[in-house]
This record gives sequence, C-alpha cells and structure tokens, in this order.
Amino acid sequence: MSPALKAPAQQTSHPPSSFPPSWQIPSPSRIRPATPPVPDPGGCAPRIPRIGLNGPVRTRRTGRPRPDPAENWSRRMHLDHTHSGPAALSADAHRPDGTRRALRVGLGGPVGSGKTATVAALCRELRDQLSLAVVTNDIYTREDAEFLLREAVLPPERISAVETGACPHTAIRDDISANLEAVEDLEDAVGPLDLILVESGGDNLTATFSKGLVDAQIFVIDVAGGDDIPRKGGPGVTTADLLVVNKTDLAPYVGSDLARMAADAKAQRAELPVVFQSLRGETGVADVAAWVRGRLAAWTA
Ligand SMILES: Nc1nc2c(ncn2[C@@H]2O[C@H](COP(=O)(O)OP(=O)(O)OP(=O)(O)O)[C@@H](O)[C@H]2O)c(=O)[nH]1
Repeated sequence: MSPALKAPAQQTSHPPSSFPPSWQIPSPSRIRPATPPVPDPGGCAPRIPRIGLNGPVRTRRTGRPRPDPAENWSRRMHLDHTHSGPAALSADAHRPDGTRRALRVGLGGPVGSGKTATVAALCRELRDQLSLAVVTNDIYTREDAEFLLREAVLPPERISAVETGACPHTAIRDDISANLEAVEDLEDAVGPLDLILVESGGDNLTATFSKGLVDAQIFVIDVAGGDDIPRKGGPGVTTADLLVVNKTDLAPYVGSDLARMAADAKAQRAELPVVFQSLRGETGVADVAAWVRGRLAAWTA
C-alpha cells in the first residue's frame, strides 16, 4: 500500500452505542480486586512474569485453570514469580484439534498515539463481518480494556486484559506467556475466531512483538509526537508490517509536516506500507481495516 495522505478532517463524535446494557462495563463484583502495585524493578530488568489464573475451567491445550469467561476480560501478570523454563512460543497456525487459529495482529507504539482508539474503531468496522476478540496490555491498570468495555465495541467476554506490571515490551516480546494464555483462552471461550487484536501498552520506539505471539504487527505513532519520529527510526517504525501515522487532523495545530513524515517513512521502510489516519476524519480507520482484511485473506487462503 502506498502512503496515503489524508486531508485534515472535522472533528466528529462517536455514535452512541447501540449495544444492550449487559455489554457495558462489569459491576464491581465482577472486577477482580487489584493487588498493591509491584515495585518497579528499575528500568527494564529482564524479569519473567507469570500470569495469574483462577476459576475452575481448564484450557483444552494446557490443562491449566482458566478464568471464568465472565472474568476473562481481566488478568494480571504476577511479577513476584520467576521460572527457569523456556518462554512459551506458539507460532503454529493450527490449534490442537487441527483447526486454523485466529490471525493475531499486534498494535504497538508510543504512549497516547491512538492504539486503543484504533482498536476500538477496528472493532466497530469489522465486528459485523468477522468473529474477533481483543487482548489489551497496561502497566498497572486495566484502563484500555475498561475503555473498550465502556464503548461496548465488543461483548465483554471477547475482551481480555493483561497487567504487565513492568515495561510493556517485556510482555509482548520477552516473556509472552501471559498474552499467549490470553489469546488461547479467548479462542477456547468464544471461538472459533477470525481475528485477535493484541494491543501493547504505550512504549518506546524499540518495542516490537514477538513473532511467537502475533502474525503481523501495526506500529501506531501520531503527528503530535513530533514529525521527526519516522526519521528517528527504531524497530517499530522500520520493521512493523504496517506503520500508522495517526491524528493527522492535529498536524496544522502542532506544526507537523506530513509530507516530510511520509518521505522519512518511505526512506526508513522502503516498500512496507504506511497509512496516514485521522480517527476524527470521515474515513477514520478504513485504510487500516482494509489492510487487516488483506492479511486475513492471506491467512485463510
Ligand atoms: N485528534 C485526534 N485525537 C485522537 C485520534 N486518535 C486518538 N485520539 C485521542 O488521543 C488520545 C489517546 O488515544 P488512545 O487511543 O488512548 O492512545 P493509546 O496509544 O492507546 O494510549 P496508551 O494506551 O496510554 O499508550 C485519546 O484522547 C484519543 O481520543 C485522532 O486521530 N485525532
């Protein structure tokens, strides 16, 4: 896909949700109580966290306990635990029963660039044609999952939250076990699924997803973060399967030069696609949704 510049568009508000009240944010009794925050180990120390699980249901794949589907939207990595075994890897395109698993697409990028907003928009755009689910990653909260629940972009049982407790890239690149459990549990609970979106917590330009966790990755930056971001490069900008330059509607207000960003992105990425997007604009997430559909067509071919 060649770079597509979008004209700054007028601000619009999201249409009110048409979903029934039962799809709104769970009552406090369904929210697992937060444990006290785990002290930051200091920077990005390579701690291997393990997911906390509860509930009587066991996964078909591992036999380990799985949260009740009603609680499946929230889980937490326990950072007081380490293990010496290899990190889980699951790049196999098939499930144990031989059926093809869902395509997994990761969304990463700096804090506040618009990852959650893009995930929400993708859910609204694709949910009528595809069976999809979402895993969110936050450091100490479940805010991204709560936002998606409040917006009722999907039924609650299709949204799962991982609390990373440390630098977000540790959970999407270094020890992916909590996220792998989350995607596999979602497929067990509400599958078969066509697509699972895995949203990383906001991180820096070096954050990328393990190929054992996702099949394709989208890196979301925004024009307000500075129009020199594409020039600075980093693995997210240079290697992501799709680079999204979000919030183009803000370019005139923050003095960002979109043509320069497009040229720098082209220099860094060669033929890899770039989408310039404003979720406030008329076309919204349409280009990214088209890219996802293309990946899905290749996945299921
Ligand atoms: N003007 C404008 N605002 C946007 C756009 N996309 C997202 N936003 C706003 O930017 C803010 C941050 O968006 P989020 O989707 O929460 O960003 P995020 O990358 O998920 O943030 P973290 O999870 O904290 O890293 C929110 O207030 C969004 O409404 C856009 O295209 N244009």
